[in-house]
Amino acid sequence: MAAGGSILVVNAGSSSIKVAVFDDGLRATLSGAVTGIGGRGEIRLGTDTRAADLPDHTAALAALLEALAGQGITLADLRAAAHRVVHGGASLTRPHQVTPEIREAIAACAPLAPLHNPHNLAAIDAIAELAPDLPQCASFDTAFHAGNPALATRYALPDIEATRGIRRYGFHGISYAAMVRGWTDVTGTALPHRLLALHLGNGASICAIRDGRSVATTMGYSPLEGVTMGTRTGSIDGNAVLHLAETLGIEAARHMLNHKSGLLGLSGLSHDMRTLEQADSAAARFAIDHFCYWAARHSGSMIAAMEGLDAIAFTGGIGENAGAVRDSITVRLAWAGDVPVHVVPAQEERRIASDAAALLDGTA
Ligand SMILES: Nc1ncnc2c1ncn2[C@@H]1O[C@H](COP(=O)(O)OP(=O)(O)O)[C@@H](O)[C@H]1O
Ligand SMILES: CC(=O)OP(=O)(O)O
Ligand SMILES: [Mg+2]
Repeated sequence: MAAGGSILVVNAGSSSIKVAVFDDGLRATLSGAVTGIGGRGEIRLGTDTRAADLPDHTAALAALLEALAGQGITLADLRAAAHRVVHGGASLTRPHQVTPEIREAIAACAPLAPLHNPHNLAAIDAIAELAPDLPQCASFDTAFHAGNPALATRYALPDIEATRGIRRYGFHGISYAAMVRGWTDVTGTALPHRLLALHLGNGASICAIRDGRSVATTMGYSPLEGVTMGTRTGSIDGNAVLHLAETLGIEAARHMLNHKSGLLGLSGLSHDMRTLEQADSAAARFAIDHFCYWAARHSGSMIAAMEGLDAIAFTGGIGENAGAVRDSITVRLAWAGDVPVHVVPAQEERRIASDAAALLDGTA
């Protein structure tokens, strides 16, 4: 397959790495994913699928690059590689070409997004080592929420040195931005005035989108806050966090909150919604109910932030595929009125490719 002029997009999530190759007309010519990172995983590229031991993201990325080479995609032939970077902090609020300064700024945000930024950086570094002359670009999950009002972003903390940078940033912004951009093509309807958008994947968040702009979202300082997630608690009392840190130690507490909680912690079985739906266990059912209940409760908060509701849209692995979860959430929101419910496939990769093309064309 000819790769000249193509852009390789790398979307390193917490449990998966998705890749896609876009031609110079921004059509996806090849896509794939590595899932099940951390154990016996699966590599899919185009129509080829194979199982492999994938202990970590580095192994997963190496396997993906090898698979790409196997299908004739050589890094040196590409126009650029473009990455999803989850946390851009306060300064990275638009897409950037990766320079040493931008790389440093991304690294500085790593402690804020421990499940993501290190993997995003590892992908950037691995590609830079293999193809030092290949331009690399980054789009940030935080950017779509950069215009949220101070009332929404500020935690009620005093303004002192120690609290600098501690504010709500919000995530999944590339997915929400893509939803807004592609709305009419996908749904055949005009963009609603007040849209409740639920990105439900391994990480999950909800966004209040008014006239195409984010006005509030459930994730905060890091992708831990908000709804119950695959392995993350969602919102939890700060004093409970302090208690965990005191009794377990800071690293163990961080690990528990980010990696051992959520659907996994509640079910004692799995972080994976599909596995839980197939399991015959009361704890698995409780975990799913907890997920749906808190998605609906936080939706109420988002509806208040945009002062009403005109439509609901689901996206992400759970949002797109788990009809019973969607129904359980929308039934709990019946009080908000009978509004259209849409399922919109997540288009993060296309958005990232389009951001990169605009940067390289100088039209960003
Ligand atoms: N057919 C399905 N039914 C229920 N859940 C599904 C289905 N397909 C995918 N999922 C769930 O989607 C989640 C992964 O979402 P995804 O957006 O791909 O994750 P990531 O956050 O890693 O990008 C998992 O919980 C998975 O079980
Ligand atoms: C920000 C976030 O939670 O991303 P993901 O859903 O890919 O884990
Ligand atoms: Mg995701």
